[in-house]
Amino acid sequence: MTAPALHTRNLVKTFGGFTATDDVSLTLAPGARHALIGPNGAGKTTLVNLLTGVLAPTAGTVFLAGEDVTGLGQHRRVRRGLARTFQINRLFADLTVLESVALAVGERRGVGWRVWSPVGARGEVLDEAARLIETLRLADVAHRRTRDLAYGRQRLIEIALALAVQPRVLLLDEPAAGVPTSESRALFETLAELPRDMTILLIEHDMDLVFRFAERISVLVSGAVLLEDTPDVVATHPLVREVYLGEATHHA
Ligand SMILES: Nc1ncnc2c1ncn2[C@@H]1O[C@H](COP(=O)(O)OP(=O)(O)OP(=O)(O)O)[C@@H](O)[C@H]1O
Repeated sequence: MTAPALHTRNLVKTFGGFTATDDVSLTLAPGARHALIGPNGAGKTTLVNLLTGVLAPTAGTVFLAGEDVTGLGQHRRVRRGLARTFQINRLFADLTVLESVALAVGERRGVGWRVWSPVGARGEVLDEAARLIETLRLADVAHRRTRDLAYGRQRLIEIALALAVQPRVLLLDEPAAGVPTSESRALFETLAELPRDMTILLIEHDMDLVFRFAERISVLVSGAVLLEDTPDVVATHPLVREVYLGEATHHA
């Protein structure tokens, strides 16, 4: 049997006497389109930090492709195939889209800034960067500075940077945060076309986007998984409606 791409066993994180992550056991099969939802303060960010190695758990285990990575830091998890995007914009505003993505590809290939030297892997790096840019439908703006692009497209560049490490598992942390609705549809259409062998965990506040993208949804409440099921079941579940969707309408 193939190991899950990502799973946790009885993950706990306490801050002082407060339990932010409460016995979370999650399983993402290879190729999963899984979303994590929950009201503000439910512990989504804490859980992502435990998955990526920003925080060490108080108890429990994180596995990547069946291997225990609980003791590994962020960079070693990235090297084992776990990449994330961030809620905050971390782009080099003065670089072009192609330059930004090429830097990230060069970094993975271990050539770093030397990608711009006349010798070396420049051609291959640029080809790979151009392919990624194509995948994310950014080809028309490849030579524009990232600061000049609409916010929705800047978020796509961030996703391209995460994809440059060739992850097996991609954590999308609120990719549509701050993106106008008119742009978020296109962003999610692009995400829907990412390679199916990549496993994706989406953390997102916009329920329309979550229900369109995810095939499984885990609902986090007070640090614990209240329910994990298909979007249909989650959407109509009385507890979810009471605990989360009712509250979500106040945020909208
Ligand atoms: N470093 C910390 N020290 C103390 N408490 C913390 C710490 N980090 C998070 N918490 C608490 O843990 C709880 C969960 O926070 P977390 O940021 O994970 O929630 P969230 O679901 O991501 O919320 P949001 O959607 O608002 O980002 C909150 O009550 C928060 O105050």
